[in-house]
Amino acid sequence: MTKQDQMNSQLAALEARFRERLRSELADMKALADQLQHTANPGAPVLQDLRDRLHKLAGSAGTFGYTDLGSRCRELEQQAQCELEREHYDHKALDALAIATQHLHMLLQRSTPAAQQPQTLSTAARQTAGGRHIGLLIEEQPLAQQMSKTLTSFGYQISLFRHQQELAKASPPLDALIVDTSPRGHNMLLQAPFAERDGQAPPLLVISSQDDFISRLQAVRAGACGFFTKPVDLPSLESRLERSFNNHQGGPFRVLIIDDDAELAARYQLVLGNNGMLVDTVSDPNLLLEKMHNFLPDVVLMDISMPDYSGPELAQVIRLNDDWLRVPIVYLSAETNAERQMDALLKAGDDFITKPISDSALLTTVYARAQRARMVSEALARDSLTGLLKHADIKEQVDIEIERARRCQQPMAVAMIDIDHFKSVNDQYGHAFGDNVIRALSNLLRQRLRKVDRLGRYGGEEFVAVLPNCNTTDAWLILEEIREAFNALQFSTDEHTFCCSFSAGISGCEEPEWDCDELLDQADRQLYRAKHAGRNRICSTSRDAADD
Ligand SMILES: Nc1nc2c(ncn2[C@@H]2O[C@H](COP(=O)(O)OP(=O)(O)OP(=O)(O)O)[C@@H](O)[C@H]2O)c(=O)[nH]1
Repeated sequence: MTKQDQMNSQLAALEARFRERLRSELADMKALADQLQHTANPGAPVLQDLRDRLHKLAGSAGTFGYTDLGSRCRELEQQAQCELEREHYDHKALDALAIATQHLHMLLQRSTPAAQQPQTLSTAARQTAGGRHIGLLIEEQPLAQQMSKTLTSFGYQISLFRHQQELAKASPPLDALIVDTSPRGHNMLLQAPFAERDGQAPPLLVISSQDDFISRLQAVRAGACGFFTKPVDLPSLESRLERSFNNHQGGPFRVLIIDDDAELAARYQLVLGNNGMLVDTVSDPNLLLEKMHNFLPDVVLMDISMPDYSGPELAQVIRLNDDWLRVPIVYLSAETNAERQMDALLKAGDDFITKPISDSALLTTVYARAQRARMVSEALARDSLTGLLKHADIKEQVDIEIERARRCQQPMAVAMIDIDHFKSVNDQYGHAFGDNVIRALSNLLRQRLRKVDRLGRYGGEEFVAVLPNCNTTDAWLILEEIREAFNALQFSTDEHTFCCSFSAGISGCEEPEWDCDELLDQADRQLYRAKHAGRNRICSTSRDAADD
């Protein structure tokens, strides 16, 4: 059974459950309508109960494809509301409302739910991982070769193309394309039959010899997300390339749904889950705080009206905790009254999706909100020059990984890395150029380390890498490869070409009682040893001084 078949059969089971629930719900509503009709003075609670049930069905029926029934419920809900707001009931209107409610089951009998195509996000919008295939459409061979060499050392798989026609045949399909438009201008961009991946054009970076507005505009019109003039600053180009993929890093988006309607929540869970998101639900609001702590959602989807608590109340409870101020709260509601929507947003919350909710509206809203929330969190935790974790955040990661290593009885290693003679790079080529070198090393480390490894900028030209489930011997081998690749990178200014190196110290969780400070201190001592022994080398607690 394919994943799609599985989703279809789960949806069908949910729909059958919902249809059953509709039957019993309509029977209960008919009983309320009978009371309205046959009681001389029906109390407000009966009418309120009917209004609330109509409100709920107005939201859920449409989401399951019973569009006519949902719209009819919405009309009747508004009539019920009008009656509730009157000082004295209009008995004729109440009678009409009761009859219309009694007839709702006929709409159910007549209708089969309108089929909704299960929605999927485009592959490009999903999280991606693994080695990336970059196409270079560059006629100028020295530039093509230099770029290929540099990007290969950053861990990319590179294919060179001389003609646009070859692009469509790229195999595997390209994850990004870099085009030098210099020889024939931007006409080439407009004609280029870019190799598409699942119907999506890959990110496009443009190189030009013209540094003017029109060239940039044409690049944008061709869909470029990066523009570089010659001579190309390769570390900056690599940073931009990495950023074009970065939106989707950090694991699947985590979505918490708070809705007392079990079938609706299950449907949202299925649709979002099928699109690569991790979804959890809370039906008992008493468990909300515990779930927020344990699940750490990127987005909260919140029903507005639930028994005993309102959505805005729960949203305000969430907002009382500073840690969750950044988590977007999206109301899922059958509320169409703009004033009441605004009131809910003023109390807390960031957005509204009005029930009935189509699968595509749900997906798009949740995806956009989650992506934005991740970007904001990342920006706050990350260093602006390198995009790596800042000092305090990488220390926190060391703590987390020490805990994990103890729990899982696995090894872990920490590396402290420092660029050699960096002061003289600044002195000779300027501080801005020094920044490029820092960025190049951070990009190289990011490319070469595993996704599970954590990387931070510890100080000016000093980095810390945390390698879970990795002993100090393996960490040494990994870092040694990166050291060689960094040392082979050529940095070019207008007048000079030169190379840089780094030294590193490695420590591991050999002593069970070591804490974060001890581990970093040990790595720092090994780094000192490496510097003292001549730099451009790596020392580790598992290799004694005789190895140097
Ligand atoms: N360009 C740039 N330079 C920085 C940054 N942060 C720190 N630095 C510089 O990095 C240099 C570090 O120099 P030192 O600590 O003396 O060490 P070094 O010259 O790298 O020598 P060794 O570490 O002993 O090999 C100082 O000149 C700092 O000003 C930064 O963000 N950008």
